[in-house]
Amino acid sequence: MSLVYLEYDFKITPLQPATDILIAELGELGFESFVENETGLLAYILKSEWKEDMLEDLFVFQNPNFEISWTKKEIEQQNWNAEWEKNFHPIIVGEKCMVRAPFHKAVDIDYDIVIEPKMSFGTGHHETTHMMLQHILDNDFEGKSVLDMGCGTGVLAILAKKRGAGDVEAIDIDEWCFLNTQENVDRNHCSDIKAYQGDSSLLEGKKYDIILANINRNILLEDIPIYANCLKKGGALFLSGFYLGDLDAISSKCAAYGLEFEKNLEKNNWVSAKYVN
Ligand SMILES: C[S@@+](CC[C@H](N)C(=O)[O-])C[C@H]1O[C@@H](n2cnc3c(N)ncnc32)[C@H](O)[C@@H]1O
Repeated sequence: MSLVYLEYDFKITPLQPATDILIAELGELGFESFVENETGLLAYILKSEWKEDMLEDLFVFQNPNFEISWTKKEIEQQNWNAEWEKNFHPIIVGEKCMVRAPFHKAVDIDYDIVIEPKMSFGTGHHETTHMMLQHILDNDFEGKSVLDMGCGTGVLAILAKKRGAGDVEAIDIDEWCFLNTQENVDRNHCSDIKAYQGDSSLLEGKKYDIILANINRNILLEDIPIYANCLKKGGALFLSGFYLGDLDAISSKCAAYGLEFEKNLEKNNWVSAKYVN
């Protein structure tokens, strides 16, 4: 049986930062794929999982500086990869790491990561992924045990492994992402990364030197106590997927569970923060 998706065609004025905010907010509602174009954004969600009145509460529609209108149509599952291939350009992080597609030419760089995201998040183009990759470049991963929570394409786990990490585990609640991570770890010759489908309930009794979690504000606030419990003494927690305005709430929650704020990176109002115990 083929899946039926809704394709929303959003017309957006001005394009930025409204498009980025819309992508982030729709991602939280379960939209699975996005294609930016000259007039705005195409966004896709599984019809059976969607209630349209959820759009009304989005911040981006309430901001008087943005004008957004949309049309929608039903489509059968499409070749997401073809859409993505038209729109994906390689990105370089910290002059040391390139994230590219298999059809892009390799360059001489310390960390060359090849990703086919299909329906998963994590090409490095989004600010949050970019900053998490930057943290991985800036910190010592040699021999460390690492968890990539909400792994998407697995891009963070792959860079951690390439930076010398020991045992690396990657977890995503979404089956597509879990399968996509498995493909991408093989593609990058990091097959000893273990990928699982699930959520923080899989973490009972686990301990890691480093936890990476780029998810969203609400999931992070819920799961910080579990991450704190899974972090070895002297460990580090890197969080992203939230806005600057949420940094205090995230840091207070971390502090309540013995995790001290060390530093944060910022890009277009998005934040990625490091905590230590
Ligand atoms: C913003 S993406 C991050 C992907 C990738 N790690 C990156 O940095 O680009 C968040 C991912 O978290 C997953 N996710 C959402 N809620 C989750 C949960 N409760 N537990 C585990 N994964 C979750 C989503 O399926 C999605 O792939």
